[in-house]
Amino acid sequence: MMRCEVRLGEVTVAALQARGLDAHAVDNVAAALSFLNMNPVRLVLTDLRMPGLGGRDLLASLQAARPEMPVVIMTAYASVRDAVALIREGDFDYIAKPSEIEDVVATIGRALKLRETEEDNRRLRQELREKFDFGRLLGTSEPFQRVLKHITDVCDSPATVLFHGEGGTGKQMIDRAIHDNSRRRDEPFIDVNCATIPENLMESELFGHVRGTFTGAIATREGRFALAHGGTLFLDEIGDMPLALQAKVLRAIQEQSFELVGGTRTVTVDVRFIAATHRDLRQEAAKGNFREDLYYRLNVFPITVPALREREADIEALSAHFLARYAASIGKRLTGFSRAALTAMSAYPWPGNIRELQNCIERAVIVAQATTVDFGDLPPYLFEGRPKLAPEQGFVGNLDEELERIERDIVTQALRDCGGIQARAAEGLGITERSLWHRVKKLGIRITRGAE
Ligand SMILES: Nc1ncnc2c1ncn2[C@@H]1O[C@H](COP(=O)(O)OP(=O)(O)OP(=O)(O)O)[C@@H](O)[C@H]1O
Repeated sequence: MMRCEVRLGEVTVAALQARGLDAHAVDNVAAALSFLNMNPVRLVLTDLRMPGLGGRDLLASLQAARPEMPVVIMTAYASVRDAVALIREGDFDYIAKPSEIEDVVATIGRALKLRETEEDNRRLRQELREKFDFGRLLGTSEPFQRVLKHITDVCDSPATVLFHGEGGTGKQMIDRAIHDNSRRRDEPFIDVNCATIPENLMESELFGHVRGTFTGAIATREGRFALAHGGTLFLDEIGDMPLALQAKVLRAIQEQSFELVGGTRTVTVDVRFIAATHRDLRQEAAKGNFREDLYYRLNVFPITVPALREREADIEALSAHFLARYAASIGKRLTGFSRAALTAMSAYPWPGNIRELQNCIERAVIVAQATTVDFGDLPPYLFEGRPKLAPEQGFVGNLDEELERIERDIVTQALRDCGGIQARAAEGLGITERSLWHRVKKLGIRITRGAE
């Protein structure tokens, strides 16, 4: 408590002490500063106008040394304007003098409560940051923040999580983040993509097999369920799991036990299951392509990962992240994207989602000639409105043809950018002139000299 008028200071201190607050008065700013240095103080109550160093000096010192300190200014009516100016500068409360002691107490109570709430929030945010590190998952858009909120809720629960989302939306990355932020983080994270394992090998891949069970089973081998013991098993594209195997998987999830292929011994495990699919499992179950009981067992905590076109606000940050990564990897100096490039990327629907964006930036970084990536560095199909990936099936078409198309686009663009000068285009593409010449012939590209 700063005392400019000794009587008022003493009266106030007495009143505060009478209400159980530990209050202390000092005579001047220098004494206040030294008191603050020596004692734990939760709030400063001060006048503005004082002999010698004034309230403004005290506030300036507090701002510099103890910015978190709540300050209540008592001021005569005439200097309220000064106080208001200061309040705008910083975070102070004020009481006009003369005032009832009850008002003083109430204002102090409010300021302390506010600071307490701020501290609680800061502590909670800090705890959340320490507990959950989703730092690698980029995205501030509302739909993505909702996903982060859901995964925060579910990290430490043993519940099965079912992710639904198109290919390339980041399902695997999010699953990994759940594991890394769960109590199981030091235990194994095993993933299995049910769409890529041949049907006849899937059972042994998941549950393991006993030696000699089938040709090639030269040794007893543990499956992914056993490898995940203590940790997390991520069943990617579970909608593609053969129907015949689904009953065994359901039992393994429900009872945390299974038998090896060709064996009779029951193996018990402690595994947390996370599954993902791009299919509508409810619909698949209705059509008889997916077991209904397994669907309900998995659907305990469903989370939909939004497509990139539904989180347009994240495109710029994701692009900047991939640009920095790829530019660094090839030692190219690129500072960002031109406005036109960003506009084109925002307008494109990204059927292949973040994976497609990532590939597009990788290519753009290679072909960019200037210090920023311009729209000419982006694949032409971005402007033609003909996405090459169908939303639900991933890539459709012939891979060789597609690669050739991409190659043709890149080479044509490079030549166009260099006004048809092959030596410059070859240099920009990081290939020899001879190699460029071969490609031009193979791809049937017509070279136009000069600006088009
Ligand atoms: N939020 C994100 N921040 C940064 N990179 C991301 C994010 N989400 C995804 N990625 C990147 O995008 C690519 C695709 O992500 P991921 O493999 O997790 O998608 P997916 O949904 O599992 O795809 P699929 O179903 O086709 O396997 C990865 O290279 C990943 O690093």
